Amino acid sequence: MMNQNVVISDTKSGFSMEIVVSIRDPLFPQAVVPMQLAAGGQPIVWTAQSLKMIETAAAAAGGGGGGGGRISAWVDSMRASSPTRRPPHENNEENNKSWIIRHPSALSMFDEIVMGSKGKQIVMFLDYDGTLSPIVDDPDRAFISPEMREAVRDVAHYFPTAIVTGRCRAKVYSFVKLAELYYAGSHGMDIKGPTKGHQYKKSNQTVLCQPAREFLPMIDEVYKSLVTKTKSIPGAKVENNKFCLSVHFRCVDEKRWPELAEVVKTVLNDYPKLKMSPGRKVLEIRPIIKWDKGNALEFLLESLGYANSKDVMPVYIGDDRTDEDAFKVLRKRGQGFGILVSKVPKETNASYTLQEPSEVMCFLKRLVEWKKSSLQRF
Ligand SMILES: O=P(O)(O)OC[C@H]1O[C@H](O[C@H]2O[C@H](CO)[C@@H](O)[C@H](O)[C@H]2O)[C@H](O)[C@@H](O)[C@@H]1O
Repeated sequence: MMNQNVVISDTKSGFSMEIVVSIRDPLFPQAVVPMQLAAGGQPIVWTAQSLKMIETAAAAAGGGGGGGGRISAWVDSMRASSPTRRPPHENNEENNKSWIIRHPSALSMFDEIVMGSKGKQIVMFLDYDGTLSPIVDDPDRAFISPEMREAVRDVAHYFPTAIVTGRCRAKVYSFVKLAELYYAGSHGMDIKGPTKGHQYKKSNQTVLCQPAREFLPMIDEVYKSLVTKTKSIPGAKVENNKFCLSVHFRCVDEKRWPELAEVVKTVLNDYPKLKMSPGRKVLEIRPIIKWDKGNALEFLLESLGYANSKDVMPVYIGDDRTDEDAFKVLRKRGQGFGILVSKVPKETNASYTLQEPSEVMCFLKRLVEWKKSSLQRF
């Protein structure tokens, strides 16, 4: 067995990552097992497919991010992503009805959903804010209820379960506090497997994926700059999510939103390798690498051994625009489905809907009850 240090890098984007490659037999290079040591000394397995995904992400990173785009478009988009009221022309029963027909409630379709999972392994992907916890003014106080935590713990007992969030992984873990889950923080750019024994772990190798490591110093620099430059706007808050940042507008007077967006745009003008996208009263800033919640979903399915499997049914529940990347991946795979958490009609790639986190909890509990009773039957 030979060990060799290999650096995967893309000169255009500056993306690089060092891995240790162990070659079983130099005569058979295709039998290469790439390994990297995680904190704690456990080997991390990078399969050929995950390396390919990371390389593709690196290759996709180029110039052109930064502060491009129109301020008013971002502001409008933020309003639309977090609707408190709907435009009158959309607010009619006909619209609602046709949307519900296209995206029925996952609770009313529950029997059909579980029937479709026959012979397949359900894998659960859960967004955090607006899905497991209700949207609140202070992002530091978006706590998960004890009952919801219990429901997630039960689901994870029967199905491999991952939290996929825009938040910093450590922060979301401090809320959820369940060691048996997979966590994909920073919009999927920081993935770590369960730290507590889990029946679905195929080995004791740690799953870890951080395709945007190179961007850490840049993100920190931009964070500091944004904190200083947004100080004068009451209610503005900048959240450091490690590999990405969130600039919160929720507590800022709507009249000052364009001004805040302008500050963010001006700062980002100096950082063409960062891009910005609007969310629920928030502007999300992240590296321009092509890596999102959809890539995280694929990476996790692969880590669980379901890359090319027909016997898997991934279910992704999320409320945000960034969750659409994962919904799209599921549609493309033709496997599993997305569930959008929303009370109002929205353009979505999800197949089903749930109105709010309390319905998400109901869905998770029903899934556990169904699984328990099906195990009793066999
Ligand atoms: O991917 P998610 O788990 O949905 O995270 C997306 C962002 O969620 C948080 O912000 C949102 O929730 C806050 C608390 O309810 C709310 O105050 C804010 O207006 C929402 O945008 C989180 O704070 C962000 O960092 C995440 O990127």
